[in-house]
Amino acid sequence: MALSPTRTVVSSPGKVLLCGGFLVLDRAYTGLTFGIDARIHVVVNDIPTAPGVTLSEIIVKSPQFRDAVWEYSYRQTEEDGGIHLTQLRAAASQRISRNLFVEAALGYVLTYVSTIQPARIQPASVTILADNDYYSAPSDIPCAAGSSNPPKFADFGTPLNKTNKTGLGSSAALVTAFTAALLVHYLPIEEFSLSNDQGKSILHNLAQAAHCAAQGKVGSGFDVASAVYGSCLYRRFSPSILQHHGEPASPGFAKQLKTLVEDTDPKYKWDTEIIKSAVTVPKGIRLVMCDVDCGSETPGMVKKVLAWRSANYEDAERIWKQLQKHNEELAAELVRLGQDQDDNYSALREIIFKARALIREMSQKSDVPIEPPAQTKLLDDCSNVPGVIGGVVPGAGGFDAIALLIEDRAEVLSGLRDYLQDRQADSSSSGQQVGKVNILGVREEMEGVRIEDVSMYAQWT
Ligand SMILES: Nc1ncnc2c1ncn2[C@@H]1O[C@H](COP(=O)(O)OP(=O)(O)O)[C@@H](O)[C@H]1O
Ligand SMILES: C[C@@](O)(CCOP(=O)(O)OP(=O)(O)O)CC(=O)O
Repeated sequence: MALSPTRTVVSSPGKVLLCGGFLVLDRAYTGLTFGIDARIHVVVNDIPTAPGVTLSEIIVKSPQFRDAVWEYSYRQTEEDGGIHLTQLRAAASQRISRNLFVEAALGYVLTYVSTIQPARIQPASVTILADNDYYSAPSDIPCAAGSSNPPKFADFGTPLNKTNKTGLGSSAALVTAFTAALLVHYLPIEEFSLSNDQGKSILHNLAQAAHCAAQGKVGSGFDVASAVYGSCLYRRFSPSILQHHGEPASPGFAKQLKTLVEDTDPKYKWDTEIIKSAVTVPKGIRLVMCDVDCGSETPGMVKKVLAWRSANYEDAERIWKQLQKHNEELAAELVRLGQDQDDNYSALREIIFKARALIREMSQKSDVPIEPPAQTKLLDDCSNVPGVIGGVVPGAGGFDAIALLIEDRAEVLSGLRDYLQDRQADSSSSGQQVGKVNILGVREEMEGVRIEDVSMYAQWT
């Protein structure tokens, strides 16, 4: 008899790093990261087995995409290596397609659970459901029956790797929700709960480790932090923390992972700082994300910016320090506006302007298109739409997206939409680099990971 509930659903938000791109890679600086209301939901169901039948299988599906089923058998390894996964073929004729993020999250979370209660790992079926805004929808996406809108979880009709992402942090939200859902599903509430700080910290550490292993590099981790804690001021953990454990299934991995996740190694203590009270979007303002129809490669940009920084330490330090000051001012002004219930946004506008000038200096000096001229024009023009306070290139910048702060009124959004529609005609005739710009249906959200009502997901699993 399974002791855990038979079905668990957990969701995590996507992210937008409003300010602190590149700076946040260094612990001396911070990033202002917003959770957004596009979430990735993970549903876990027990797979019932007949008495006497032993099955050690986990099936993971992402039904919005073609060929998105990953089946694994699991077994406890010797020499404390934790849980070893073997990916299975759904049919003998099928090729195995790996999903590195699912694989890492599953291997790490099952190993952690096995250090607490190995017997509780029972066969399960896991369904991943992503809010539609994570991916650019094809124009012919089928509508929900009897409605003119696409369903809550659209069928994209293509394999995952052929679908364009909108840059909201799908892998971090996925790894976090996936890890949380399995922790909640397998562990008794006395051992793990998302409603206390200790549970959130275990989830954060485990999800950072799995995400970093899947990515094959240590980023700042702001995306995983947002997926766990929602909007916050973020100071990264020391990278060395994630560089001292072995590979999954290697001897001693289970103990190393438990020590890492529970933060019991005095030599490598987690030093992440999450300050939720430093971040707010006051009533009367909202965040708008616009997807720009061309992309940039974050890892290449990071390498080049950091190389310029090490070669030009003094100049870079001046820009980094000044930008950090403006970023702190921006966070403080948002908090002040909320506290004073003030609707005079001129100081906020000014701070955004000053921060952008430094981002352009960083961009020009490092020769990396963080805020390239075409994005400068787009941001300037959007900032002139009545009710738009200002905007930035979020995260690493480039041609991926812009993030705007606007007055939260329907006419401001429709004015912006009209401007962007007209501008599309302009841009194609004048041959500018920035193509079609779409307003995404997302806004900021303060809350991070959360348990969802299972009854809402019946039709999707
Ligand atoms: N809906 C989904 N179902 C399964 N895996 C997903 C889903 N969305 C994202 N992923 C995983 O995340 C990867 C994309 O991660 P990445 O390229 O880092 O994009 P992002 O910037 O959105 O995190 C995919 O290759 C896949 O492994
Ligand atoms: C440069 C960065 O500081 C911010 C990058 O933020 P993005 O939101 O651009 O990230 P991707 O989703 O990976 O494209 C790198 C980091 O902090 O890891």
